[in-house]
Amino acid sequence: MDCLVACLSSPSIHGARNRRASASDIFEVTILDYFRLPGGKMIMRDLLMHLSSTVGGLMIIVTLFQNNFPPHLGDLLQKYTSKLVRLLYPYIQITFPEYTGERLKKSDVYTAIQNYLTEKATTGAKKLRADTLKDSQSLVLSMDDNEEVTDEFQGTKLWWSSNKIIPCSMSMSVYPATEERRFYRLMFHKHHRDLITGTYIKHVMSEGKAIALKNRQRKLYTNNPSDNWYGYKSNKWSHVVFEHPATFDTLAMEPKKKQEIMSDLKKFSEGKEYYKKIGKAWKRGYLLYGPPGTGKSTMIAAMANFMNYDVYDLELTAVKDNLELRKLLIDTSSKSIIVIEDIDCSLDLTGQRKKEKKKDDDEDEEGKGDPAKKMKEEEETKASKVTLSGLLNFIDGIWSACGGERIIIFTTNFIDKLDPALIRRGRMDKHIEMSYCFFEAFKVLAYNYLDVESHPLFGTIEAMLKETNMTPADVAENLMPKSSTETPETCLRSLIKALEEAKEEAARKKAEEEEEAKKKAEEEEEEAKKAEEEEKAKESEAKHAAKSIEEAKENGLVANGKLEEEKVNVKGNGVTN
Ligand SMILES: Nc1ncnc2c1ncn2[C@@H]1O[C@H](COP(=O)(O)OP(=O)(O)OP(=O)(O)O)[C@@H](O)[C@H]1O
Ligand SMILES: [Mg+2]
Repeated sequence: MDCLVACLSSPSIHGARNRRASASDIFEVTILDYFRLPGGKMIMRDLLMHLSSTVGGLMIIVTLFQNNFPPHLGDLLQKYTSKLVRLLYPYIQITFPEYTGERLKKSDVYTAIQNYLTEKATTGAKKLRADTLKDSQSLVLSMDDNEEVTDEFQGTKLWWSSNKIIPCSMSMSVYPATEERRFYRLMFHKHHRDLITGTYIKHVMSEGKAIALKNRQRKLYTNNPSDNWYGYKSNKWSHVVFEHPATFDTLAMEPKKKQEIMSDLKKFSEGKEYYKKIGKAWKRGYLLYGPPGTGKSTMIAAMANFMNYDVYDLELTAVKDNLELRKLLIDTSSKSIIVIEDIDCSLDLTGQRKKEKKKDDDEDEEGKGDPAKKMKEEEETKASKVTLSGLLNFIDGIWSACGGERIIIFTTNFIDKLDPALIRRGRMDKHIEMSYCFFEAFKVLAYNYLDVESHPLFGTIEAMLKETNMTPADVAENLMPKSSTETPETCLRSLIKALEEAKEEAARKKAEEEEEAKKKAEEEEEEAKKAEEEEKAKESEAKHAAKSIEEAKENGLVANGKLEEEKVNVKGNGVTN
């Protein structure tokens, strides 16, 4: 009761809105809303103040009655008061909370409304929030918390308000700022119920989505450590604006292969109905593999730009367990690419079984083991308990279907290291090999870096690329002019020089390897010979011993007991009679 009185007499009822709400504030907001009089403009503040204090008084009286009179009288009073309020207040309100599904996921409806109201807010609201849009060139203004705007639809007036409340909590929280709840509230006259619930809300959704598409600023996300996931509006992902300039045009790759990937992506983006028909979740997995510097990460950027998707760069080592992995997945939006780079390094996904075995072997060899090493191992185990099966579930378990229209990409330098289950078709539907630079890829780089489509030196380069393995990254580095005096010709010549050096280096390495292999083979041969000789020596020794016993037996020089003893010794040396 004290709380109620304090609330009604508080200056905040007429003024400050941007502050933390208590239970009394919720009541305050309700009263303000109930007596908000629709008009051409928004609230007439004086009248509102009047009405709110009148009803506030009325509510106090009702509460007093309820507390101090017999229950049946209190109930009666409550009933008539409600009737009176309904009579005075013929408006309907709909609330759209920011989060849905046990607060796991941001509501699409809320986002659509937010976009829809952006344009209304610029003209209607008094408190606006400014965000930068594409290329940080333009500003977009949206409604601030606890602000209101009017809308009109087919001659009907409606009122939107953005609300933020932080409920009073009796418990002491370590994370005080995370309990705030945002929601939009739509208010309209009860006569227009059908129009609003039937047509208007659909109109808001489609407009909001169209605006979002128009203003879409793609994002590059990275996962936060779970220690920062507190509160229901937990930030599992942090993001920056995705601004990578790579496209399929600038990607150095065989044109046929490039075209094939682009068609595959296009088919996927148009495949909503098809995926539904075949009963498959609308997602596709790509495995990009190849040596470092062959363009795997560049390819991902080109794909994101081609598809106009967001990118979620998932750092698996920061994920503690399978449950966290699932939560991260649920928190990704559709039209996105989820990337796990260098999957072979992220976790020991070559199979947990091998890891177990290796650990056993190590322990056998090293007795109790080095304490520092043990601590490090323990630390690693603590850091991530994501298992292969957790990752498999992440890719195509039941949860992977929520959201739809998602691409999952793994990259690796060593495809052979991965567990076959992880990369089988259906999980990683398309395997793309990123290879060393061939002539077709070189031409793309030459055009990108030097603006040349043909040159007399191209023939030499083509021949050299056939003989030498050089990554597109190295080719690109050699083609890039290092000073303003460099011309395309000097750059191409520096590439030829680099290719010659690379060829020599490769030949030297090959010779070294061959030498090494030869040496190893010789050593092995030597060892085998030695082992054979040892074996032979043992055999002859045993034969000799057996012969001596035979002789002794024949000569009757050795007693029976002694003979038996000798026999045992001979058996011990690997010879049986
Ligand atoms: N196929 C390519 N087309 C265009 N540029 C490329 C290509 N490959 C490499 N590059 C250039 O080389 C740089 C390194 O390439 P990128 O990071 O994509 O290689 P990566 O395969 O992801 O390497 P890693 O395995 O080490 O992650 C890029 O910034 C890009 O400029
Ligand atoms: Mg990379």
